Amino acid sequence: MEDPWQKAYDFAVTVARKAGEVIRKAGESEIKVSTKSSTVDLVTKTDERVEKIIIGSLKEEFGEGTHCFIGEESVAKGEPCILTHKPTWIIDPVDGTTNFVHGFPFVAVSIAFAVNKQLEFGVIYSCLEDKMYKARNGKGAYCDDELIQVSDVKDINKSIIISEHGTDRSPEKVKKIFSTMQKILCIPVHGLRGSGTAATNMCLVATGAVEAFFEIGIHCWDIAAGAVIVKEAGGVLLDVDGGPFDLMSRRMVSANNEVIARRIIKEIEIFSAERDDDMCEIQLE
Ligand SMILES: O=P(O)(O)O[C@H]1[C@H](O)[C@@H](O)[C@@H](O)[C@@H](O)[C@@H]1O
Ligand SMILES: [Mg+2]
Repeated sequence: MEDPWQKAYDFAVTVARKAGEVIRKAGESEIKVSTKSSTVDLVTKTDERVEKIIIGSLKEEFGEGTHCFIGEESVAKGEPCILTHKPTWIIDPVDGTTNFVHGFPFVAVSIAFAVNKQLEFGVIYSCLEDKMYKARNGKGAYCDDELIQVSDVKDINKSIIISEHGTDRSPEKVKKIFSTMQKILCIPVHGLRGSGTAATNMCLVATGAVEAFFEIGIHCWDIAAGAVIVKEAGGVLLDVDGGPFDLMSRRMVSANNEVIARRIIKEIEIFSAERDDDMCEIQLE
């Protein structure tokens, strides 16, 4: 029987690489000549421009109207953020936006694809490192053409944990974020890290470079592709309260094994973040 999504998967890799090229060019030319303040506007244009290229390429390849799109920039402009049963692309055109503005070298294009509300595949192109991470449901996870596996570390005292403080600077949230990080550091673990992009953090879990990544405040487009890649690399995904992973919940723990995931969950001070699908007034089918 023909594999219905292989063509979409291969095309997603091509589009991610093309988008990464646009980001690299923008970084090399426009960013260097502008001051930081004007750079921020430029980055918004770059984010929007890259998302338009990605969605435009997908619509050209698969036709208008047959597929749905959840893109960070489109949702920011009021497009719906609801996962229906239709084939749906979940896109973060520039994950690591702040990194990009500052020339901090971790910026990723994240493209995921879901059918019947199930994630089918994920592609993350770390465009400044020129590394293509990808995974299809049930078919393993790869960095370029090399199979990748999560870490085999069982003891959390011998782990590196990665997380982010996000963009919210409200004192009560910042306090909870850093109190959680302090408790995890003092378990103790070998170290805490953060690349500045959730997609890259999840690839670091999938390659075994770190044992776990957790964050409250991320969006579905930050983690959808990484979720498939971590799972196919042998990792686990949970909600920060220990329940099942929920793509639209704005929170997540991904780890190399469940013991380490649940040990981290014990230390997380949970704060609320409005669900991605609640942020959308329009309720689709
Ligand atoms: O770069 P973004 O697409 O905005 O996502 C980032 C976010 O900006 C940062 O604060 C962290 O939450 C990262 O985990 C996200 O990937
Ligand atoms: Mg992002």
